[in-house]
Amino acid sequence: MIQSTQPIKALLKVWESERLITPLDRHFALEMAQLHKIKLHKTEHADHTYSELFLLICALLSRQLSQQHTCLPIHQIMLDNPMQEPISNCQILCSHNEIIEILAQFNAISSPGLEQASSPSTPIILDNGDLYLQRYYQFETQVASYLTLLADVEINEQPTEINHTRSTLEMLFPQSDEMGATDFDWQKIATATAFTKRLAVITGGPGTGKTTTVTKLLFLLTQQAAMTIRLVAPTGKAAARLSESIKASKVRLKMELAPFADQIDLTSLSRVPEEASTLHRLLGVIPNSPKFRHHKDNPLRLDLLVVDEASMVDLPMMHKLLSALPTHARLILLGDQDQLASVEAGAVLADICAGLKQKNTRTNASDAKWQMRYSSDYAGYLSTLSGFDLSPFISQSPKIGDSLCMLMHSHRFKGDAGIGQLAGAVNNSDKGRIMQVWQTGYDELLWIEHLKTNAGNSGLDALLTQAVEHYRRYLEMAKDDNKDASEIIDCYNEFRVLCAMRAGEYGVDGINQGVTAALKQAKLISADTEFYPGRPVIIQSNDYNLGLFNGDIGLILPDDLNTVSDHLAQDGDTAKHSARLMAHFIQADGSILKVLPARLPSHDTCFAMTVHKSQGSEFANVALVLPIWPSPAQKQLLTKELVYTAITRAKLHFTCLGSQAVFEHASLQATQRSSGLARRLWG
Ligand SMILES: Nc1ncnc2c1ncn2[C@@H]1O[C@H](COP(=O)(O)OP(=O)(O)OP(=O)(O)O)[C@@H](O)[C@H]1O
Repeated sequence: MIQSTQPIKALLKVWESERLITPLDRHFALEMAQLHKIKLHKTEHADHTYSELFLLICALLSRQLSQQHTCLPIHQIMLDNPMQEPISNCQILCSHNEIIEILAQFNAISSPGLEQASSPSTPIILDNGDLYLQRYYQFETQVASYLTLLADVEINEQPTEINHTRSTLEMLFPQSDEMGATDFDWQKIATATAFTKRLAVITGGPGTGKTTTVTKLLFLLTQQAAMTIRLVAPTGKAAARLSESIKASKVRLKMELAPFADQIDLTSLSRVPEEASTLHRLLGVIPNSPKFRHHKDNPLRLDLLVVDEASMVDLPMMHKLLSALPTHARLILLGDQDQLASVEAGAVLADICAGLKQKNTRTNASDAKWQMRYSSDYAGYLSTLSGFDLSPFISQSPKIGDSLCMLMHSHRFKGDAGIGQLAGAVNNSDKGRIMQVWQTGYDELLWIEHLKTNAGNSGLDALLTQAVEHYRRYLEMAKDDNKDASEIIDCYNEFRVLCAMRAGEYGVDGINQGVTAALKQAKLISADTEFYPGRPVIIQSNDYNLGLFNGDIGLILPDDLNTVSDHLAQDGDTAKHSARLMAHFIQADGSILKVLPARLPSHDTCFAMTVHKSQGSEFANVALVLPIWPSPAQKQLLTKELVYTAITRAKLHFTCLGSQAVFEHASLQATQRSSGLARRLWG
C-alpha cells in the first residue's frame, strides 16, 4: 500500500528536518495515531500498514492546513509521491478508490451520510474524496449553507414601488455619453442586486467603483426606511480607508444629485454612515479568548452589514461573522477576487465567485473570463429595475449566481495607463503582454534588474536610493516638533517597499536593514537608539488593552510631554526616558492613538513590509522586491495574486526590483487553495 524507504514515523522526522512539514504536523500525526486506535483489519501485516497510512495521512492533512488549504484532496497524494517533492521517498501504491475504501474503515474517520458506528464527531471527515479536520468541515459546510440561505432570499417590491426605485436608480446612474447602446452599467445592476437580495457580493479590481456603488445603494435604502447599518473591514487600515472612501463618495454623490434636489430627498444622505470599524471590534473581542461576544446566540444588532476587503476574510472568521448575523439582516461583501487570498485557511471570496469563471476554451489556460449567471426569474426582475436586458446572462445555475455582481471597468487606471495594463496582464498570466507592457516604457513603471557582482548588487543599490529619496520628506518633517502627526504619517504613506518574502537579503528583514543603513548614511535618521524620530513600526501581535492589532503601522514621533496621559507615563524610568517620543497610530476614525514606545507589543521596523500585510492599503508609489534566486519553497509562494496585489497597491508609480525569470514565474503561477466551498455553493 505504501512504498517508503523507512517507517513513516522516521520519515516524518526527516521531512520535519527538511522543512517539508512543520513540527506541529508531525506531533499532530503522532498524537492522533496514539489517541485513535486503528481499526483491526484482516491480518497483523495489514494492521501495521494501516497505521503507517494513518500516520502519513494525518501529517499531510495538518500540513495542508498550515499551507492555508481547508482540506486534503485524496487525488493529490496519489500522484508520484505524497509530498510531490523529489526527496520525499514515499509513494502510495493503491488506487484512488482503494484508498477511499480503506480510509472509510478507520475509527477516526467518518463520511457524512454513511451509517456507521462512529458518529460524525470523528476528528477527521472524508467527504467527496476530500479529507477534513472536523472543525474545518463544520466551518465550510456551515458557511456554504449560511450563504445559500441568504442568497435564496429576494426582497420583492410592490409594482408601484418598483417604478419609484427604477426612477431613483436612473437619477443615481444617468446614462453616460461614453456608454454604447449595447453596454451595461454594472454599477447600476449591482445596486439593484444589493437592493433586492439579502446577500450581495460586489467584486472588482481597484477603482472599479465598489465604494461608489455601495454608497448609492445605502442612499437608496436609507430613503426607504431607517435601518442600522454597519461598515467593517478586516484590518484597521482597511477600515480607515473605507471610511475615507465613503466620505469622498458621499460628497461626489451630493454634487451629482444636486440637479434632482426637487425630486429626491437629499437629507437621507446624512443617514449613510461613514465610520467603519474592524471585524474584530464589530464582533466584540474577549481578551485572551478566541471567542467573540457576538455569536449565534447573541447576534449583532444591525439590519445591514457591509464588509469591505472580503478577500482577506478567512474561512473561520467568515463562519464567526455569518453565525453572528441576525436572521433578518442583509449582507454586502465587497472585494477583489483576484487579490491574494486570506492569510489563514480558505479563499472564501474566490470560492464564492468561482462559478462565474469561464475557462478560455481556446487555450484552456488560466486567462479566464468572468460571466454573470442569473436565474431566469431574477434576470427578468433585475432587467425591469435596471433597464438593462440581462437575458444573455441567464443560466441554469444555483441561486448564489443572482447575488453576485462583478465590476470590471477601472475608473482609476485609465485603459492605457501602465499600472492598469501591467496588473491586467499579470492577472491574466499573459506572458507576451507582460513583456510588452514592460518594454513600452510607461512613465508609471520602472524595472530594476538584480545585477549581483562581487562588489554587491547594483539593482539593490538603485532601489535603496529610491527609498531614501521617497522617505526623505517625511523624515525631515518628523524632526520638526511643530508638524502635525497625521500630516507626517500621510507623507510616510506615500511610498512603501513591498517584499515577496519575509526572510533573507531581499526579504522584509534584509530590505529594512538596507533602508535603515542608507537613511543613516544620508543623515536622515540617527538609528543609534532603538526608537528615533521617524522610525516606522508595524505591530506583530494583538494587544486588546492598548487597542493595537497585528499589522497596525505607526510612526515614532516627538510628542508634547503635557499630552502624555498619566496611565501611559507611570511606567518608571524607561517610560520617562522615552516620554518625548511616542508611537503614533492613525485610527479608523482619523484620530491618533499615542503609545509609549516601551509599551508597544512585539513590532518590527516598517520601511519595507510583506505584500500580504499591505492588503487593504494603498500608496502613491510602490517598490516591489522579488528574491534573486528563490528556493523551491519560496517559488511556491511567488504567485500572480501576490504580484497583482503588489501592483494594485500603487496609485501613481510602480517599481520592481527583480529578474525577468522570477517575475515571469510568479506571474504565471496561480494560487491553488484546496477547498470544497466552491463545489458546495455551485454544485
Ligand atoms: N461610474 C463612474 N464614472 C466615473 N468615475 C467613477 C465611476 N465610478 C467610480 N468612479 C471614480 O473612480 C474612483 C474609484 O471609485 P471607488 O473608490 O468607488 O472604487 P473602488 O472599487 O471602491 O476602489 P478600491 O478598490 O481601490 O477601494 C473614484 O474617484 C470615483 O469617483
